[in-house]
Amino acid sequence: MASPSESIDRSRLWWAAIKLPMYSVAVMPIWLGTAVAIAETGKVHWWSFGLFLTAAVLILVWLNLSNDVFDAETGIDRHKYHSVVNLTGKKELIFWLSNVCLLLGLLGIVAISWLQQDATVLGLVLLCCALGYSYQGPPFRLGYLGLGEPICFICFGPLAIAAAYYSQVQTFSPSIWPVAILNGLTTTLILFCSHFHQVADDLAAGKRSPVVRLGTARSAQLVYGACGLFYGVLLASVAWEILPWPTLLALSSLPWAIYLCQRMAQFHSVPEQIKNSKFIAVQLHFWSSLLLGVGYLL
Ligand SMILES: C/C(=C\COP(=O)(O)OP(=O)(O)O)CCC[C@H](C)CCC[C@H](C)CCCC(C)C
Ligand SMILES: O=C(O)C1=CC(=O)c2ccccc2C1=O
Repeated sequence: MASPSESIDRSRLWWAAIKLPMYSVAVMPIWLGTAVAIAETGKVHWWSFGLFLTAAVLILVWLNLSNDVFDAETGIDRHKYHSVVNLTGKKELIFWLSNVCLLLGLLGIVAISWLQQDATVLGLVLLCCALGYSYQGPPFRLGYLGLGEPICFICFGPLAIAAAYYSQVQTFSPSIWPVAILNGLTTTLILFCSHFHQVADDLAAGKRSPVVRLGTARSAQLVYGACGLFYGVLLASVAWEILPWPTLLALSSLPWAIYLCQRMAQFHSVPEQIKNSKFIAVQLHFWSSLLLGVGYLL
């Protein structure tokens, strides 16, 4: 029988494996695309909203479970004790569980397309899933070449937000671009920050993440650049009246950006100190995207 301290350690590992806060990356594009649609039409299709939210969460479960399966195959996760595959020792089972989540998620999207009698949303989400697979699955494993960040930006920015907007109004509009760029930027920052503490394991497994390529010091400067770009795009879009002025509420996320930049600058090469930095980036993403949407609705 496991001792009390062993079971506390195990529940900590399971909590780290589930990564609950990370699921805001699935929720926010749907929230933002829907908020822009409501601001423009004054209407909301609750069925589409609910189905899309549920589907996006299921697709993210697939992405994360299958990531653990594929990373177990390359050996890159051998020190990742909170990998679901390492915790259960059941790679096959996790693989099939991940596929069931993908299937259920896609069924939700099929239901939206059926309600709309239009396959556009399904096409956009299938493209996201194909790109998500190419990030981690064989034979592509584009993340190992350092291509995860552009893929992440395209999927969680323009593609997901266009799909969410289309699921409400059944048309496209250039008005989604600022929120697509802003949400894409902060989601990509999460992925970028997740690489800092993994440099040694990534190098050993031949994964050339952007942080491996640039080195941790220059990568930490890039975090400042990305945050500067985020607030620059926000201010410029409001100044040019592309975004409504209440979206300036998103400036309230600034303390998280400052905290993230300072922590990365100070500890970029100390894995133990920055292993949770991606969750600081998650806070920045959550508050900025939530408040951008609120700003649209005010
Ligand atoms: C699984 C992801 C990152 C984990 O990467 P890594 O292997 O370095 O981390 P571990 O240390 O935890 O093993 C995220 C990858 C994101 C990917 C580039 C793009 C995914 C696109 C999604 C399918 C889009 C879903 C959109 C939805 C809202 C409809
Ligand atoms: O586990 C992770 O590091 C990430 C999981 C995930 O689903 C995600 C989604 C979008 C951007 C980054 C990330 C991760 O970093």
